[in-house]
Formats: sequence, C-alpha cells, structure tokens
Amino acid sequence: MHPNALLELCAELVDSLLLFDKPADALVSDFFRANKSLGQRERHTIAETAYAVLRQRPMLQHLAQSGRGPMARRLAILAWAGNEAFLRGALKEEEQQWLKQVGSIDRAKLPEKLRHNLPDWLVEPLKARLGEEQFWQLADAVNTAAPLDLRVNLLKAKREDVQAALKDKGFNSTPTPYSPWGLRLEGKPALQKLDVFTSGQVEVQDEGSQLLSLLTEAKRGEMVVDFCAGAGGKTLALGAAMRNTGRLYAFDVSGHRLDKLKPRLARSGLSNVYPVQISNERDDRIKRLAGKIDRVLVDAPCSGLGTLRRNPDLKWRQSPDSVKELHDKQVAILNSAARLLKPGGRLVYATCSLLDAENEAVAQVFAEAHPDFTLQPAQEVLAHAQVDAEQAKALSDNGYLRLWPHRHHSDGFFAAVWERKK
Ligand SMILES: C[S@@+](CC[C@H](N)C(=O)[O-])C[C@H]1O[C@@H](n2cnc3c(N)ncnc32)[C@H](O)[C@@H]1O
Repeated sequence: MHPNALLELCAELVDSLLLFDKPADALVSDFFRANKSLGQRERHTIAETAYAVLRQRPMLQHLAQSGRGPMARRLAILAWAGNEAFLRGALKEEEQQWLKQVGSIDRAKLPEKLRHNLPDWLVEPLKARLGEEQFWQLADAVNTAAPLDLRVNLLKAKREDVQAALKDKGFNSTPTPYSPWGLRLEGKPALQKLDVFTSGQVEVQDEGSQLLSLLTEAKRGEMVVDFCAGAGGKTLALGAAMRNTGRLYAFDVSGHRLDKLKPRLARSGLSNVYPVQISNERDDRIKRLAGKIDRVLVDAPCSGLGTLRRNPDLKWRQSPDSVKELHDKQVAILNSAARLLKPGGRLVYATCSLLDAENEAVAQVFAEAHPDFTLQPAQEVLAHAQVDAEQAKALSDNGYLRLWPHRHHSDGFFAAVWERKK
C-alpha cells in the first residue's frame, strides 16, 4: 500500500475514534471489517497509531495546532506507530518541515496536563491516593501498551508444557509473577490459529483477572455464581478451578456478552457452567437460589479505568457523573448478590477501576449494612490460594487486593473478600 494511503486510513480511524460515541475496540474492529484487504503489519500500524492518539490526546492536540491540513492527519503523523521511513514517504515537504520543528520541542517542559494526558477530574483523586511520585509513574504506565497474558487451562495442560509448545512455534513467554496459571508473552503474536488456543489449553486473560478468580477459590463440587460473567473470562477460570464438577452459574444482564462465552466454553472442555441471562440484579431466579451458594464473584460493571493501557478511550468517555452512577449500581448489585450465599460462603467484590469511589467506598457501604459478613484479608486468601506469601503481601492494601499498572504490571484491579458468618 502507498504510504499516503496508509496514513489517510490512520487519519480516518482517528477521526471516528475522537467522536467517542462507541468503544474504541469496537470501532477498530468495525474499521478492519470494512477494510478487509489490509495486511497484519498495516493493521498494526493503524491500530497503534490511533491508540497513541487516544493515549496522548491533550499533548498531541496541542502540538498539532501549529500544523496545516486536516487535524486527524496531523494527529496521525505525530502519533505514527509504524516505520519512520515509510511515514516520510507519505509526507509533503511542508509536513516534513513541520514534523521536524515539532520534534525539537522539549515535551518535558510542557504544562503538567499535557504531560500526564489525563482528564482534570481524574488527577485529583489519583494524586490524593498515590502521592505525586507514584501518580506520575501511573500516568506513564497507563500510557503504554499492555503485554499479552495467557491463562493456562489446568484441566487440559500444565503451564510449563504450554510454555514449551509456544516456544516450539517461536513465541517466547515467561510465567506471570503472581498468578500460578499465567504466561506473559513477548510481543503480540496472533494466537487464534495455534493448537494451544484452538484446543482450549489457553485463554487470553490479564494476570490481574486471574488473581480475582484465585481469590474466589472455587472448589470441586461447589455451587458457585459468577454474577457479572460477561463473556466469561473469569467463569472459565472458576470452572477449571472446580475441576469441571459442581455447578457454576454465569449470570449477566447482557445476552450478547453471554453468547460470546459459548465458543470459549466449547474450547475449554467445561460442562459445569450454566449461563443465565438475568433481567437485573433483583431477578426472581436469584431469589430462588438465595442462601444456597458457596461462592459468589461480583466482577461489577465499572469505569474500566484500570484498563487504560488497553482501553485509553475510557478516560475520555467516563466522567464524575458516570462514576457516581456506577457506584450506586455496584452497591445495588453487591447487596443483591450477597443474598445468594450460604452461611460460611464467600463473597468477592471486584472491579477494574482505579478509583476509591468504585472500590473501597463500595466495600465500606456494603460492610456497614452487612454485619453478618466478615472481611477476609486479601493477603491471607491469596497466600492460601497458591500465591507466594511475600508476593501476596505486595498485592494487598488495607485488607483489600489492589493492583496497579505501575507497580504490578497488570491492569488496575480492586477486590474485597467476605465470609458470611456461620
Ligand atoms: C466487568 S464486566 C464482566 C467481565 C467478565 N466477568 C469477564 O471476566 O470477562 C461487568 C459485566 O456486568 C454486567 N452487568 C451490568 N449490570 C448487571 C447487573 N445488574 N447484574 C448482572 N450483571 C450486570 C455487564 O453486562 C458486564 O458484562
């Protein structure tokens, strides 16, 4: 493809992403579906360039002001994630001059908000929580791309065997530092056609998500509910931990998301999973199971701000109002899910948010209203669930699990674990 044609495609995608009317990953998929002839490398350049614009939008929009021509093209030039010589082939003489001039600007001297590239409303709570130094580490960490983590399905394979099979195909990986189920891949190989993937030996899953399933510690023969199962990333991990025995209900209000679980279930070899579309958290089917369940995982709908490495658009699509609404929804879901538990049963509340409002604040509201639930220190639960005791300590904060991209190199996660008193 001619360099200018590729640059124009980048600009077209940037234009549509900056409308923020749909999630970026869905827009990118639609874009590639509409441009089927693109090769792997071209897709990589287009997607990475567009995501770089989302990550550094304030900085790039500021720098782009000095240029000429359509704004989306200027942004794509500044964020270009492909081969540099190839880009030069796309640029007019005046664009080359402009790019050189922009390149000479010392970005470290620009105002703070152009350097952290976060919306104002997020800065204050994150600085209050982390302090100045860690805030900047976090800002850097969320503005870089995430690695690709796999969870090995221990029903079908051992971690070291999958690692060896990947190596045979030329893909290097290392065991994840905290999760005993995980492998972290070097680069971003296309996995869909590999045997280890098609035969259900691995699923793509961030290490943090694996730790949430570990915290649930679902066991053989138990009755377990994954209350917000979505496409079932955590359901699959829970089902494997149950060794394909007992009963695992996968609830979600979205039938569309539950449909995506089906092919994954087929690959996984699990037959203990029962997907159920519920109308809301007060659905009658939940009432019928009240007091009968051993473990409930509530992987609540949240702002997703812990996944900014993968979903940088979320920082521009969320707002203080949406976070407030989510907080209320999270409390309602957690209250309802808690009714399912037997005495002695375990409740895990989790989000992939960085904000106290969706995490500690929700856990606190729940704890105050439920004296019949006792908080289980995350550190102890993790150590019991095969995570090295020292590492378990590094993952916990005030009795909760707290994962941060800049410290743990996973997505940002929160989890609280309670036991219903006997
Ligand atoms: C964080 S996502 C779940 C991701 C999933 N657990 C996984 O590991 O792939 C939150 C899910 O909550 C679902 N949800 C939203 N409101 C709900 C409700 N009232 N009851 C149950 N699920 C709900 C959403 O449809 C979404 O799939």
